[in-house]
Amino acid sequence: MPELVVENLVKSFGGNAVLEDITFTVADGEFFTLLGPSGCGKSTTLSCVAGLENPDAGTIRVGDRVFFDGRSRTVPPEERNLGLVFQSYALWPHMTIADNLALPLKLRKVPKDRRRELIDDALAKVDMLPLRDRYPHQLSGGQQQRVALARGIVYSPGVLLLDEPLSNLDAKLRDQARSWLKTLQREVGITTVYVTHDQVEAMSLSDRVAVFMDGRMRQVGTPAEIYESPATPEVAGFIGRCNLLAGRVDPDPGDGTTVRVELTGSGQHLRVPHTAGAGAAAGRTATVGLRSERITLAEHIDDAPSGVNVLRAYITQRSYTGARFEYELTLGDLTLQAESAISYDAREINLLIRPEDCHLYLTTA
Ligand SMILES: Nc1ncnc2c1ncn2[C@@H]1O[C@H](COP(=O)(O)OP(=O)(O)OP(=O)(O)O)[C@@H](O)[C@H]1O
Repeated sequence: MPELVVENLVKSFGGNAVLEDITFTVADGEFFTLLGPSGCGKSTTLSCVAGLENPDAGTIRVGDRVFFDGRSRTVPPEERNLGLVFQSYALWPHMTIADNLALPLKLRKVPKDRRRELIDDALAKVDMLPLRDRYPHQLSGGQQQRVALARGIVYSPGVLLLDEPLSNLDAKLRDQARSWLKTLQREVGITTVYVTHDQVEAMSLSDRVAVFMDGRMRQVGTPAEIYESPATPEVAGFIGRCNLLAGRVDPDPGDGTTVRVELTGSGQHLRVPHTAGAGAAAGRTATVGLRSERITLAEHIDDAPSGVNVLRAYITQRSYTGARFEYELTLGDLTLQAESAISYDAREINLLIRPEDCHLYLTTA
């Protein structure tokens, strides 16, 4: 399977810049996800790859085939040999499942005998072979989604493009669909670009994720890289539950591995890792990113590990979520979210925070 290369893609609608300098490469067989909030440009990027939209500038190619080069070349969508699956299953209601799959094969002039073989093979891959002669209205939403996916792969496209394909399914079905979609993609080994605003979906399915915001790509990395080392406060805030705490880097130069940050409005300090440039940052305003599940609540601090930050906070709210308790805490004017498996009744509590769980973002002037 070929790799997909997108370079310096730019697109605007009616003078509004929607994509600014989008560049990424999806490797052979990779599951690559465009993740971001609504309206950030994910679908427009996918539509440009599919040929449903023309970018204003940039390059798109799959292997050696240039689809768009910003100058003379634009390959029409039907000649790009891409598999497309959208949120709406877009099955023809008056055709059986098998006939729905036959359509793209007929367009590609695949002989009848071979068509049957390919259709049955694709339906078997999504466990829908026994229902090949039913009509779409005789299937559940989840089953229709499987058929839409089978139709997306039946003609062995070079790249599979999926735009929020699971978002019409209810929560439980979506979990199941995630699991079989991942298995299917591995089995078929097809280079895949997946669009979603659901970070859990992105994290659990993808080899790599590109985080989109306001028409720009903010970070590309494996799910673990994005979760553990978010590049900006915005990425940190979008992925998982992350506290973003305003502060100022202390004039104390720190111990070489950490610097001290005074948290605004709390009168308390956090030692955070000494990131590049932070040594010269004394007095600079900054944001500290801290995931809620990385805060340990403790009534006593006698056995707190050395080097760990200890802050004093008030519990203002406690919510039971089944698996754990979610806490809202205040430190002076500052509000923090934390999680714990333990239910604390005390009003005042200690927060144990490892420096390595803090991400320092210096405010740019
Ligand atoms: N055909 C169009 N004409 C004008 N504006 C458009 C068009 N298509 C998209 N836009 C605008 O471009 C921006 C990006 O839209 P896009 O659909 O790519 O975002 P998205 O990240 O996929 O969002 P969602 O998850 O809600 O689908 C939005 O502000 C949208 O309103």
